[in-house]
Amino acid sequence: MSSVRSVSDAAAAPGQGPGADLWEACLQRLAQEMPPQQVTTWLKPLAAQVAADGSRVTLTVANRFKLDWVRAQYAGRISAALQELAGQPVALELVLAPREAPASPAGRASAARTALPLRGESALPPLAESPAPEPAPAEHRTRLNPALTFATLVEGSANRMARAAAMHVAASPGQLYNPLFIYGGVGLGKTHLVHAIGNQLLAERPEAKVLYVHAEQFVSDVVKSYQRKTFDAFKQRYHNLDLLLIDDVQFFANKDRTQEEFFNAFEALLAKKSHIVMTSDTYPKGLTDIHERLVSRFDSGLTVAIEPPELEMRVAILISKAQAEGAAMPEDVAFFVAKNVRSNVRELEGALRKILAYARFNQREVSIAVAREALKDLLSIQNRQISVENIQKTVADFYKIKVADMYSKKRPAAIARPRQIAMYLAKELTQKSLPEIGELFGGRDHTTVLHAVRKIAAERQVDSELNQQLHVLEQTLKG
Ligand SMILES: Nc1ncnc2c1ncn2[C@@H]1O[C@H](COP(=O)(O)OP(=O)(O)OP(=O)(O)O)[C@@H](O)[C@H]1O
Repeated sequence: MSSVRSVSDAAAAPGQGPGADLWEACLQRLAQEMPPQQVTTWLKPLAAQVAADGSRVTLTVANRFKLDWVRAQYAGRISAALQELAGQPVALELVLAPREAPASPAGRASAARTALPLRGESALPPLAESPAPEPAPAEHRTRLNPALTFATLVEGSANRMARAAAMHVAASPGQLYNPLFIYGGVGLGKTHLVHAIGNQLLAERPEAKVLYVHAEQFVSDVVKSYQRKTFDAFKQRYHNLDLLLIDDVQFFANKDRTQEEFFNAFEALLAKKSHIVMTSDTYPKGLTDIHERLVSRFDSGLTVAIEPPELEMRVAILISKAQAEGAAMPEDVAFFVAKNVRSNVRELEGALRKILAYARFNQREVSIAVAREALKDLLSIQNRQISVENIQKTVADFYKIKVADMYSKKRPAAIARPRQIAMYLAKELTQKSLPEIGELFGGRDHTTVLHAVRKIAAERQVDSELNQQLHVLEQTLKG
């Protein structure tokens, strides 16, 4: 007799083992912690099998998209609830339901299994659902990463507006903010946000036709369809979507044919009230070598920036990412890391990975001392590279003024403003005091430096173009 039995079997024969009602109890527990609609939509429909001794729960999920979604969104909570209720570790297994079409007994027996934990699409093993090859169902072609959702995106003032617009699009595509154009520097969460839109829409409307594509992939699709003369298939693919998410459109620069095809797709999609979301490293008018007619269309819906996260948001991201890894990150350590890794979220993630690995290898608790050791190279590179002279030269080059103007007494705005920006960056990126900085800027008083620092810091909050320029300068200086 199999050691795994279904919940309904268990219910028919009460008291046959400790695992019998585990799944029911787990659902009840989760219903107290999560919005009821999520439990009803995603968890109740799952068929559960519970091992007689309660040590393993197998959940059967109807299709691949749902399986990825349940794994990314709920597996952690389910495991925790099961373990707590059972009072022992419970192995959670998600399996794909066999196809309804008649399948050989062998095909059924080999219903695809995928053990936890798995992360990201690429980590998924090939699924052997049925021996007969069939065209992939629509959800396989969305290219969405189910782990990138609104739930895993930390909110802060840096992304509040972009996130709100994105949530609106996910809830009511084809209405307001079409197209939605999201721009910002590298590693700030643009890709995450567009995946979140697609995942959210599919969670509400699994039948929606959604495609995430990187601009380079779009270029390559255009080239292939020219070479193979398969334009009908290309149009079929891109012109019939409900939601097109296209990442890094700055890659269209100088690619005339691609721009023309994108223009056609854009017009076709807007005409049928489908939604288009684009990302780029700069705002539409900042794009170079892209036809004016496209640029003006990019800007015709809503354009929103994602700013570099401020200190508190960087701390929140670190704590949330550590939690997702099942690791503890004390607040003082998170502050230490966030103060030292300021450029973007991808680098924050890298720093976190290093610290967790270092702590694990050395069997130590995560602490500031451990973080300092783990990030030794990164911290020393930062300290070595950024000098006030370096800042003055970089800012002067960026704004096309002479380095000598950094020390001069000249006051025209074209010179005074870059000088203030350089003072601000000197305060932000070096350990120098206000008087020391004043000295290095032609013997200026420390109150002049303080005024510049406060002014640029305040303007940065409201002027996204300035903020973008500062971000570029910071990235350049940090190397
Ligand atoms: N607010 C956030 N909360 C949680 N994770 C975030 C946040 N912002 C960014 N990330 C994470 O940081 C990493 C980099 O983000 P992402 O790839 O979306 O950046 P990007 O802006 O698209 O960068 P690029 O321009 O290089 O493509 C990802 O792992 C993403 O999940």
